[in-house]
Amino acid sequence: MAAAERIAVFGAGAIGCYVGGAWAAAGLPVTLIGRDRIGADIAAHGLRLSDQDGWNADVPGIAFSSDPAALADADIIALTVKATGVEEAARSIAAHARPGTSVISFQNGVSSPDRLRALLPEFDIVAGMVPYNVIPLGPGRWHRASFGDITATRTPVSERLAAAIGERPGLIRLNDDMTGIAWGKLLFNLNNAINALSGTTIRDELRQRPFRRVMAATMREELAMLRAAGIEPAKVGAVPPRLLPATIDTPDWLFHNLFLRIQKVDPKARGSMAADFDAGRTSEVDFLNGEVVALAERLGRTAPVNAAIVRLVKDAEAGGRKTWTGADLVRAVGLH
Ligand SMILES: NC(=O)C1=CN([C@@H]2O[C@H](COP(=O)(O)OP(=O)(O)OC[C@H]3O[C@@H](n4cnc5c(N)ncnc54)[C@H](OP(=O)(O)O)[C@@H]3O)[C@@H](O)[C@H]2O)C=CC1
Ligand SMILES: CC(C)(CO)C(=O)C(=O)O
Repeated sequence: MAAAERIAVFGAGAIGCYVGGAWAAAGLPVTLIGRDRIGADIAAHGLRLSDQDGWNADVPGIAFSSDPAALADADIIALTVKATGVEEAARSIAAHARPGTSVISFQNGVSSPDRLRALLPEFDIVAGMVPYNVIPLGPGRWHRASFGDITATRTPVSERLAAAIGERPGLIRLNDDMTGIAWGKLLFNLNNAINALSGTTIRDELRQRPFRRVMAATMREELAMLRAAGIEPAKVGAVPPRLLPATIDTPDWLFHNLFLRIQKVDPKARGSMAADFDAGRTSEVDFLNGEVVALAERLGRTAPVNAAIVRLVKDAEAGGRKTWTGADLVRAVGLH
């Protein structure tokens, strides 16, 4: 990457602070753009990162702005707002950033790159995917709580960015099949809603077979729709996509000794939707389970378990029941 190429990480939250901070720790010129509360947290406590491999880094003096006008200086924009924030973010990019700038879309779900292309026709939209979970560990501290490498479409800009990061934390692998990657990642993110509704950590949730039954059922629906649509999900994680439901929906003794050991989920990890539940924000469910329901509709079919999950999340957002036991959730989504 040319020394002058400056990176704005737009949407400094869990992913933005961890990934942008890791790139800054690798020596790249990064400005985080986000809300005042995050800027105040970094100003008071600094930015400290850690991961499951024992990596720890202080990122002193990282540039932070809560003014989207800071986008004007960017040569590359890493967009790390939630999928629900893409329209607002696109308006700021259109107003402040230079046309032609590459915008790497790191939202979960399958539709953000195309939404951005429609909203920002003069920008170079690059699909990205973050496989790992990031959690706050206290003031100024962000921790990578599971494994995997970021993936992005291979373009001249992403190639230069990946080369500049090298093999250091925050590293990027390039891939020409980001559609497959996005649908492959969505299989895991169907659990974000189940995790939020469980009210507990991912590890504790996955230890309970009823929650796994619901998760496997949402995955089976996605896989059935993808088969009907002729879309091949890519492998994201240790298990091939088509084997995931059977791997998840196994007796406790097998699951605990096999899957949980291989995936090594940090005991504190919680899915990103749980943070939205805590903060009373509208969640990304329409962009996760809702995408399976929408694909089913386009195919003239139904995805009843994912549709039930969308309903339960929206009900919780509107003040209804927020915390479910596995057994109650199994019944509520129509599994017996
Ligand atoms: N957290 C995780 O472990 C993972 C998350 N992802 C995906 O990455 C994406 C980002 O998730 P995550 O980091 O958890 O989200 P966060 O909510 O933690 O971070 C996004 C931040 O951007 C801020 N923001 C939103 N819009 C703007 C704006 N226009 N200007 C300035 N700041 C803005 C938000 O503030 P406010 O809330 O006030 O709007 C929030 O602080 C999501 O699509 C998620 O699904 C992928 C893998 C793992
Ligand atoms: C890494 C994973 C799958 C963890 O749930 C995630 O993408 C999220 O929390 O949004």
